[in-house]
Amino acid sequence: MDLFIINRYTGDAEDNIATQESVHLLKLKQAIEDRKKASSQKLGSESCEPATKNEKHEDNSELQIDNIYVDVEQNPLKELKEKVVITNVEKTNIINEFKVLGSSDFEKKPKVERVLPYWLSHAYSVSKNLQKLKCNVEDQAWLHSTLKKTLASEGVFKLFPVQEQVIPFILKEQSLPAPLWPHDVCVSAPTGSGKTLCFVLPIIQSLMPELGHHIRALVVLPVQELATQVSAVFRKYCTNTGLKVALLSGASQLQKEQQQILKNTETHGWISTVDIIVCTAGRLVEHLQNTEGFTLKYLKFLVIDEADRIMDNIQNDWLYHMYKHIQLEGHASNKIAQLNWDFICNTRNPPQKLLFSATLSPDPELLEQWGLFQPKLFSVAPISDTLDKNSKKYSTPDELKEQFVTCSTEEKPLILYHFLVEQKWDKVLCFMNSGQSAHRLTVLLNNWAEGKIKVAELSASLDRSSRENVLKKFRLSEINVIVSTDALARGIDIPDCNFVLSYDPPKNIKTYVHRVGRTGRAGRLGNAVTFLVQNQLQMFKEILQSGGKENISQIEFTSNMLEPLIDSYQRAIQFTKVSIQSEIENKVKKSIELKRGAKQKARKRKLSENKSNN
Ligand SMILES: Nc1ncnc2c1ncn2[C@@H]1O[C@H](COP(=O)(O)OP(=O)(O)OP(=O)(O)O)[C@@H](O)[C@H]1O
Repeated sequence: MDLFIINRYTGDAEDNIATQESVHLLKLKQAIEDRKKASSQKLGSESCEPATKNEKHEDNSELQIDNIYVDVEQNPLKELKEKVVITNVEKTNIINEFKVLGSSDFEKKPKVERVLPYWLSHAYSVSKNLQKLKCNVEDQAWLHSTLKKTLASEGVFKLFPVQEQVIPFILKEQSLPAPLWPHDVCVSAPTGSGKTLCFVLPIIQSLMPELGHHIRALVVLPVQELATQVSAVFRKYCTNTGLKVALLSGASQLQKEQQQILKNTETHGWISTVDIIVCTAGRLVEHLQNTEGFTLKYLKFLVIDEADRIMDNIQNDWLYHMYKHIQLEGHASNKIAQLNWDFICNTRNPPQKLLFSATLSPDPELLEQWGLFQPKLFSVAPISDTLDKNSKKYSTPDELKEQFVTCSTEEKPLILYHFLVEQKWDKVLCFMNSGQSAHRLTVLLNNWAEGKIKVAELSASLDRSSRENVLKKFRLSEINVIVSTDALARGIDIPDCNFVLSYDPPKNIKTYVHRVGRTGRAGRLGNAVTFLVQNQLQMFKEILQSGGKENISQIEFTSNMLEPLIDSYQRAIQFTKVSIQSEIENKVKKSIELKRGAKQKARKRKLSENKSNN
């Protein structure tokens, strides 16, 4: 600590002070003399203005160096109001004697940087090149022949880079001899890079040898559609393995789900009829709390897909309930205070956690809540040692061409129509920020295109079967354009989507990455265009920068390209207003009828009750 320097008495210090003072006085006198000479020369040659306190002294090199002035009021030559300038050398002497509080010569303390833990800063680097694949499925000795056959039947002959690295790693960890626990795994790889098979294949292969009556793998997803999609992949790859998969997502009633996964036997009590459960976080908690016999005691794998999204939107505090349940079943807690040989030998190891996302944030504080055991990270984006704001955070597929277009709000629908109808962009996903505006745009485009293209909407306001129907028709090319809210932005795998349009710009970088990631999947080409009104341009650039993305190219438009569309657009607007108005009237009518029906039913019930009482 050098804040205070205390000058102590050291015997001859007084003498020193006296000599120092006299030297100092001499110097001051000399400076005054010099100053006098200089000013008298100046008076003679130029003007008669006295020097002001802050005046700069350009004629004296010594004086130029520093501008510290001291009034010498006690001086006999008071009327001259001389200012004395202390040179740098003198100043250094003074500073060496006393530390002046508040002076600007404090040393700047080096900035403390947050340093990432080793496992985050030293991730296994994964290639995102899906064009030159080297890993032949057939040649992989570590992969079970049954899985190889299923992969071939699905048209998968080469593994993607992330699969080539992650699958053997998980298998190796699972084969560690007791009492060693497997490392947990985090995977951050671009959208469409094949993350699903990274957990599906090793889980199936590890569970295959021992068939039993226990839930041994639990896969948690943020939304119903994703859970349905992942359970379908599991079912496909479980063919000929004897393993059974259940989907718990709220798509069917709780009771039905309970009957599907558990059986009460006379000899063994409650047993599980499935090995793998794919569920949404919310539904998991319902089963943990309400389903008799539901146990995670034998859990070997816990997969959290879209891990960052699941944490953003904690459903029913599921993580707390799940960890509590796992711990009560005798597994080690997710926060291990002291890890030693004795502890490992005497504690049941927690399930191996596998976390996946295209936007997994390398923020240790966020990852801390998962309670990972000696985790290993597989990442496509390079991560620097520190939490540097400029480090590249999220990576998009190489096959994806990202662009933006700037226009006025009025021009937006015209440009969209130009893309869809005049340039014949097909298999388009168009994102909007609200369900209501998605509906309006769908009605407008259908009215305007007069059958040239088919547009459907997809938002949370539709029920599950309608949503599935829309996706099916899109896959079969019966629908050319889906106008969607961000309900579809994550994880949904639509193999043939050619264009992603953000009609409303995304609100943050994660939404952007997941939206554009619906195209350019599995090595196919894709295009993403973001529509921006002039005042959104800066915000969009900041969003891109926050994800470490470079600037993307702009599509230029001239107004004469759009002029021919204005008449038909105005007609379509009129039709749209009429159809939306009639939709509203129909809805009101229906709700009135429903209320009337309910009242009549109640009245009839009362009448029949009265009759029976009489
Ligand atoms: N090795 C492979 N060869 C060919 N196609 C593959 C291979 N692996 C996966 N795919 C296909 O690639 C597509 C994308 O895979 P997947 O859905 O697993 O991507 P993802 O990384 O999970 O994407 P997202 O982050 O958007 O969820 C799927 O249609 C899948 O069938």
